[in-house]
Amino acid sequence: MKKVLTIAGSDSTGGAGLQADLKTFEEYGVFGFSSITSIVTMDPEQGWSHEVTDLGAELLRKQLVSVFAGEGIDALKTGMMASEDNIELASQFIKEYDIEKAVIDPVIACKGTAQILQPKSVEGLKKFLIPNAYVTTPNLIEAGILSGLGDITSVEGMKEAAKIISELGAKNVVVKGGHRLGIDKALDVFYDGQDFFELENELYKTDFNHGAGCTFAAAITAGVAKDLSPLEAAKLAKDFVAAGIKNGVRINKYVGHVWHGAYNKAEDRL
Ligand SMILES: Nc1ncnc2c1ncn2[C@@H]1O[C@H](COP(=O)(O)OP(=O)(O)O)[C@@H](O)[C@H]1O
Ligand SMILES: Cc1ncc(COP(=O)(O)O)c(C=O)c1O
Repeated sequence: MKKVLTIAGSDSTGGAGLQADLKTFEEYGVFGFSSITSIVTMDPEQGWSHEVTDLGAELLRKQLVSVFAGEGIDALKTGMMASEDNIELASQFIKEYDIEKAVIDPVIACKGTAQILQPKSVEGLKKFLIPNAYVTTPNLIEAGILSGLGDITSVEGMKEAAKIISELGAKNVVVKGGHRLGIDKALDVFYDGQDFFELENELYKTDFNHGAGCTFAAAITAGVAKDLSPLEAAKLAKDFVAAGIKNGVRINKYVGHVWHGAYNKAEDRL
């Protein structure tokens, strides 16, 4: 059984964060570990605004020590890191334990808001995590911030951003156009440092997409843990998340979530 770790925040509503990651790992048939950086809460009195409570690097360190006391992991994913200290700590463990398959989801902003969750962490991501990335998966906004290109509105812009981010040290970069590119397809650009691949599928007209980014990166992590190539893992992850978006679940009047179980449809067998 392949073993996979997520280092991420908790989304108690279960769509994104480590909940998305563990659900996705389960669907892929890998054994999931988690080290929690922060807890995200949402305020219904304030239009569902998000608050991130950092649990602190010391507690994260203890969790990582617990995880790495085992017999090793096959791949890991980082998501919302909440502080530069957490980012640096995660990178130390990646290096110390020589983790080749580190998937870095550079969570900077939450969907549906322009609210930047961790502006101070952008430099940390560029300095400590992206250089250790086997695969990194910025969305259009994150790619604009990390590359310094700002607003990205075209496939050419996505490719330019992927190149700049790859030069920070990431082996493979997936810039997700998703629903933000303004075309009638969900198009992502995959770059392996040499060649570009355009991954596309149907763009579903839905707002029930909370957790899509986390689910996509978790699916890539599980895929590479099971020895798919990064490109193969990204292609399968795209189908996996597309099924989740197509079958999204309304949670309340503010938000709807990706349904992580949609691709395998285990419920059809009950
Ligand atoms: N409406 C949609 N229909 C189909 N695929 C989508 C849709 N929105 C996003 N995707 C895909 O889901 C994955 C996650 O993308 P995105 O939602 O941009 O991530 P994030 O949550 O980080 O903003 C990408 O592969 C993207 O192309
Ligand atoms: C803990 C956590 N991680 C990551 C995210 C980003 O979610 P998404 O996959 O929708 O981009 C969120 C958004 O609320 C979150 O709460």
